[in-house]
Amino acid sequence: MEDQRDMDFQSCEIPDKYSKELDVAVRAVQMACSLCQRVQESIISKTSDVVQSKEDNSPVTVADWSVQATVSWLLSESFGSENVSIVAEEDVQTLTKADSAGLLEAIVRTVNRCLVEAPRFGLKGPETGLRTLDVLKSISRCNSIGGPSGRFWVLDPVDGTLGFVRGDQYAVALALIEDGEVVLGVLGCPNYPLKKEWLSYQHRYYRIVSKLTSPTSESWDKGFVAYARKGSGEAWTQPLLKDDQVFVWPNSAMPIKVSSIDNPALATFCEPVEKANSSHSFTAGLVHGIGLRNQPLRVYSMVKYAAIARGDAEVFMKFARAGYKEKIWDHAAGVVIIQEAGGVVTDAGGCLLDFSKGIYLEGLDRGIIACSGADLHDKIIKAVDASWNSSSL
Ligand SMILES: Nc1ncnc2c1ncn2[C@@H]1O[C@H](COP(=O)(O)OS(=O)(=O)O)[C@@H](OP(=O)(O)O)[C@H]1O
Ligand SMILES: [Mg+2]
Ligand SMILES: [Mg+2]
Ligand SMILES: [Mg+2]
Repeated sequence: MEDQRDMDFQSCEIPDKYSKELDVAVRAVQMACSLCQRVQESIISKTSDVVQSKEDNSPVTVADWSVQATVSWLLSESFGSENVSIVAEEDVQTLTKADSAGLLEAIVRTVNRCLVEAPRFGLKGPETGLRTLDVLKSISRCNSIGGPSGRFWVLDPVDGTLGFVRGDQYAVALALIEDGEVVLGVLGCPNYPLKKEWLSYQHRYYRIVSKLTSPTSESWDKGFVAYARKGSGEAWTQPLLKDDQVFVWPNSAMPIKVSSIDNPALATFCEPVEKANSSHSFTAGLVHGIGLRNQPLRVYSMVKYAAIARGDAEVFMKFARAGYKEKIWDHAAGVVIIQEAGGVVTDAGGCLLDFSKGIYLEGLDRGIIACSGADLHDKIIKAVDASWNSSSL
């Protein structure tokens, strides 16, 4: 009898593992989404100059640094800074240059504007506003380099920054890795439209929606936070918290599942918008060979992972140019959410992505293939093999 109770307790314990981490991560991503929405509105209305260029010419904004500072601060506050190790995309180099005072001021303002709302999201905020030094510390504390052992968070504060500055799709991605395995993933997708057909309205999305509807109408509703815990067999989305609401877990969460379509002729395939990030010509050849008939859905950011997880598309492929090394923060959260929603994510050799080798997905074979089901996935892997040698990648 005693043994049976022990066993019941143990089997109950497994699903609850990481529940505090998930709870805090979802609330922190909810807050980050609301921060991003405010900054994106100010970019679109051009009331401020918040976009900078990084050394590789990719964009970075007040939102990227502000989300990194905010999430880092919230995680440290919730779990104790000595217990929190974070791998994240941004650093403070640009911000400490003499001509960055205005930018840094905007970031401190944005972070404090966000943290003051922490109690509404059920988290503790700072007693007084963070000072510039506190904000810089929070950003630069995200200096973990990952690896095979122990526990660390992985944060892409704004994924798809190009989409973000263009008023289009972007994501906030937070994952927890333990001993090389992604154990939970949270993906905030603030512009994900209520009607999936609108996902393909690149650039024009805001303008189209605002012309068709008033901001108070139901169809203006957009955005969610998706999340999953490894091994739970469940993935969820919950709506973004509105300005007048108080967060109550699980905030009207709904389970999500991948699509059941396994006929390539009916499947929708998504890929990055920029040709520089993934070869459109290689995938065009593949798509033809497999019999995928629908036009590719080109969407910025890890929103593509969310689209597969919630059954709005069936395939996501990314084939970066030779020599480009994929970073773990661009994939960790999305991979676990698709897997728990019932999908399959591997490299082009059929191996699981390896998150245990530091900040890069070392050893990645050619590209990334995410599918709603094993049959489609198998067909694509075979087609990649068949056409790889004749490609120029
Ligand atoms: N050359 C190259 N090749 C492949 N990937 C690259 C490359 N350069 C950047 N990146 C990373 O791509 C992230 C954006 O990926 P997306 O799928 O959103 O691409 S796209 O913007 O839709 O084209 C983007 O993430 P963010 O920087 O967070 O936006 C980068 O990490
Ligand atoms: Mg990214
Ligand atoms: Mg980013
Ligand atoms: Mg970037």
